[in-house]
Amino acid sequence: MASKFAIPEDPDREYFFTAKGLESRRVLRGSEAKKTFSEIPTIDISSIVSQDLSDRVKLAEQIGRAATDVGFMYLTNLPIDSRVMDNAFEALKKFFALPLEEKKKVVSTKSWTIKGWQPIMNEEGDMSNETFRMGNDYTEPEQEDPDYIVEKARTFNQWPDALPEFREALYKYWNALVIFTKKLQGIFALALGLEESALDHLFKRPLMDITIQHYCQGKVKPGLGAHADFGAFTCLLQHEVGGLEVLNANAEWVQVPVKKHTFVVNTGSYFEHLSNGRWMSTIHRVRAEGDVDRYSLPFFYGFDPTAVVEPLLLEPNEEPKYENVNIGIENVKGTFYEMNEEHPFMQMINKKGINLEDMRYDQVLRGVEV
Ligand SMILES: O=C(O)CCC(=O)C(=O)O
Ligand SMILES: [Fe+2]
Repeated sequence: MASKFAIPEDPDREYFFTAKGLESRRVLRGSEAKKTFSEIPTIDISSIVSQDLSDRVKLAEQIGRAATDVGFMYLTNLPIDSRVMDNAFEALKKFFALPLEEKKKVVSTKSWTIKGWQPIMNEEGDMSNETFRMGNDYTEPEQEDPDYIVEKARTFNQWPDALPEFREALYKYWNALVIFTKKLQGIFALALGLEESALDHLFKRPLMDITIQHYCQGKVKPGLGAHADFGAFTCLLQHEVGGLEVLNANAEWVQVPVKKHTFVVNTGSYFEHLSNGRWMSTIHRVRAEGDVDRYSLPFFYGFDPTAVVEPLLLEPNEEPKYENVNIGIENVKGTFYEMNEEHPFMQMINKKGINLEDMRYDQVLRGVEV
């Protein structure tokens, strides 16, 4: 999510990236300062698995408050085996410790949707961050789903042959998150005052992504610039080293310290659309300037690529503040907007005279003929 674009310097504004590009917000000081949050609320999520709807409704009320007031929340007592989390971190550290030539074998520019390893260099040519990305890939047996046969699906993910346990540990984590996020999506529907299943049609086959972050220790100052996530929501697992900061209404950066085996969950810009701005996609950044490596594991949960998201639940005279969003088209633009013209995908669409703005996710998944 870090961007190569320069950010203007104006002490009276905070700049951040969103799905729409660079945006800014005026800093509220003195008498303009608003009542806002100074810490991230913590919610015990254990009743997400309760059979009793009234327990889930109570949980949704807390989640709805956090989404409205803060946009970020800690979720504790997760129904996920903590060993699955620990094993994922153990394996991902081993992946980043592989020799450069092994990581280059799975460099993201080889993948149709930029999955795999990606180094991020500073102006002096030092690596400040590196990432590893994986996501929906219906050619992998771990993601086989009898309800969703995709003929001629492309392979997107790439895995290092030198470290089979990495794929295994990551997939255990992925599959636990697929189950958890589906339930959490129902709780978010309840939190909006809807039936638990009311949004299911927008999440039939959700777009999901893991982008592991490694903020490298060393002479460079690694981090991630101010941005607002897109998608529906993000479940972030921090590990050992903190550095995440969240911006409140008075443009103060609130620390989000590491809580072991606890998710940091934030709602993204498409929930902002859907709720007509009631749930803002809150700005955040990472500062990892200490002398230790930092690793983090975010899981991004998005809408179905065929979904069109429009503001719901408008009051009688309330105007929609957002245009409808075609998720498939936005996903393609978001994936490829910084892509080099030499990438096979860009070459293919240029050769066929296709405009990136018109591409749908299905055409990426199965070929432009679709
Ligand atoms: O590394 C982190 O803690 C947060 C990462 C993040 O905000 C993102 O990838 O969108
Ligand atoms: Fe983020």
